[in-house]
Amino acid sequence: MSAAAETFEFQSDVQQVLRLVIHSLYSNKTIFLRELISNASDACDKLRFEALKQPDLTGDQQELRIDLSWDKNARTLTVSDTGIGMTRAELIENLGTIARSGTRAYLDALEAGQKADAQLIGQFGVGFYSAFIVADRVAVTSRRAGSDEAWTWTSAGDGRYTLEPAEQATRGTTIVLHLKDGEDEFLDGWTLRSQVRTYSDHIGFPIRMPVEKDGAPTDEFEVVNQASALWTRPKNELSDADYQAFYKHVSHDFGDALAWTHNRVEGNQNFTSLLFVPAKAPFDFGGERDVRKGLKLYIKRVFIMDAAEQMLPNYLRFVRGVIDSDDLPLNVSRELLQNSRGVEKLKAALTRRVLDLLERIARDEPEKYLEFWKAFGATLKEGLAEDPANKDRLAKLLRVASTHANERDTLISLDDYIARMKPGQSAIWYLTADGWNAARNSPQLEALRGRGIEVLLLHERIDEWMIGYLDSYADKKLKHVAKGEFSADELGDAGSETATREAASKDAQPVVDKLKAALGDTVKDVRVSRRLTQSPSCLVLEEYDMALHMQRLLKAAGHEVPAAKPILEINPSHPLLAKFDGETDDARRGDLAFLLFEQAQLAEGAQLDDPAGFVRRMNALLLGG
Ligand SMILES: Nc1ncnc2c1ncn2[C@@H]1O[C@H](COP(=O)(O)OP(=O)(O)OP(=O)(O)O)[C@@H](O)[C@H]1O
Repeated sequence: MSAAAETFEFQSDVQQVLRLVIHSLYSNKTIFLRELISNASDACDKLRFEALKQPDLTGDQQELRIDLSWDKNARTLTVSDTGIGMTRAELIENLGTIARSGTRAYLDALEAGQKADAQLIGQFGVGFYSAFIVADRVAVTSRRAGSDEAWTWTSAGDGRYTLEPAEQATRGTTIVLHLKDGEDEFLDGWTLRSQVRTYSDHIGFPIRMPVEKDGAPTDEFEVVNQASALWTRPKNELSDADYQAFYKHVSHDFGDALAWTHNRVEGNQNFTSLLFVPAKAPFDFGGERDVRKGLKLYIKRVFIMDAAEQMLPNYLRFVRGVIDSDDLPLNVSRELLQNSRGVEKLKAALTRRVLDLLERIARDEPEKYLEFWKAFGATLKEGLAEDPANKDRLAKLLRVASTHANERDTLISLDDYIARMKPGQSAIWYLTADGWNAARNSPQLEALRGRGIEVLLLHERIDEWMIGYLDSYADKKLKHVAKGEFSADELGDAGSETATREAASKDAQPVVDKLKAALGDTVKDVRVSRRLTQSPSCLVLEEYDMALHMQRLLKAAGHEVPAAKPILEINPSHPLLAKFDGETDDARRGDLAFLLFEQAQLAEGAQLDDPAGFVRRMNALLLGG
């Protein structure tokens, strides 16, 4: 270390990431080479892009390439590139901190759960720090394109790094790994070559290695990869392994992709797209941050920008990949992309490709589709609201629980439902509820269950909102079991059943009137239920009211919600209603009326307005008062 070297501390998270990377990825240690080559390739892409606006950035050194060399005596491995390079400030910013939000919580969860396996830490994106799996000292010398200063960043991965001025004749970055004892396999040309061919063949820039003579590297370099953009190569020349390796490069995912679609389109628009569906959601997926990354826009093979936001609808934000357009101008800006009709068309075409792919998986590989659904189903559901043009296709891709299996994880499609519909049944029935148990045990389901009619159980937060955008599917209306009145037709009832019910309803009129009087304006109405067969009462809403649990959720989140009062439906054949009817004491009758209302609230998952009052009323009833 020279006198001019300054010492810096790593940001605290870095140390933890390093520890996890080194320990959990040791068995996959060759990953470091992929990561360093991947970073070098990104740096070349960035330079090519910046040089579009500033051609003199490339100077005399036009060639973009990555060199890999080794020195057995010094026990070093060197990866260098002629990419964009880093300034002193960028070295500090990029190699001493971790920019992804949520990192700390994720790391703590990993360590607490003792689950720091390769898959998990890999998902997090290991990047540059993976160099420390095999090296006990790493020196990064870099010179930013357009600058004549170079700096060397050095660290032993022990919490500190140093920075000092350096000499480097040309732009780019050189990373020297001082290998740990026992890592000699990376000082072998044959091993390195085979690693590069297996994992980095798809890199679009030449990766060069020294030609060997008598087992030793010479000064002459040769290109060891294909060095052509993978998506420009014919499909039949590419293996699954090629696609998976490329996926890891574009997505920074450590695991494999679930599926991909690779297409060349010629005609009005000319473009190539290669789109991947990941197998697992990244750890920070879901929020708005970072999620719009992942689709790289190239124009005539030149990387332009990450343009997921302009090129894919928000509900497909899990898709990763590349689009390479022949038509867009090389100087395209984000603003231009936002307002271009050509881009709208591209977006529609890409959306179609992804939906085609998902449909194909759903049809041919249902197990795999469920895996996809587990990771990204909730995101895809947003599409019903966001993309009316593809509503039918998205509805077909929907998977939900239902009363048929009555298991939370046994999911069915709307087509499965339709295939099981009863003769005469006209609607697709569903229930939305706040949680699985509230859904499957809801009293609202009794009559339909009794008739063997299946009901979709929508118990996730997004469901109430999502289903609001889907009023019919395949010419069948979707109906909420807790909203509106059931008609005999919808239930598939015969005329005689309807007549019996009407008679019972008439008989129960005095009970209904007494309940109305007792409950006053707590409820909108009281009526005899067609829904209930076992429970004494339940709450229902008008056809277009917002579900009660949704009203509660919005209120809790501080929104103004127009209060939609529920209707109390009763089952006159239940003994509790007979007891209510026979009660002569006014106070006790009032208590019973409120208990009927409150237990319906509880069954529906609501919190009571007056829990202490409920307890008092219930105790009075239990004691036979
Ligand atoms: N060879 C290089 N040339 C120029 N910049 C580089 C180079 N290697 C790394 N960087 C910079 O350092 C940053 C951090 O790299 P690192 O590999 O840790 O993370 P990443 O590539 O952003 O994402 P991931 O963690 O998913 O790999 C990069 O985003 C880039 O800006």
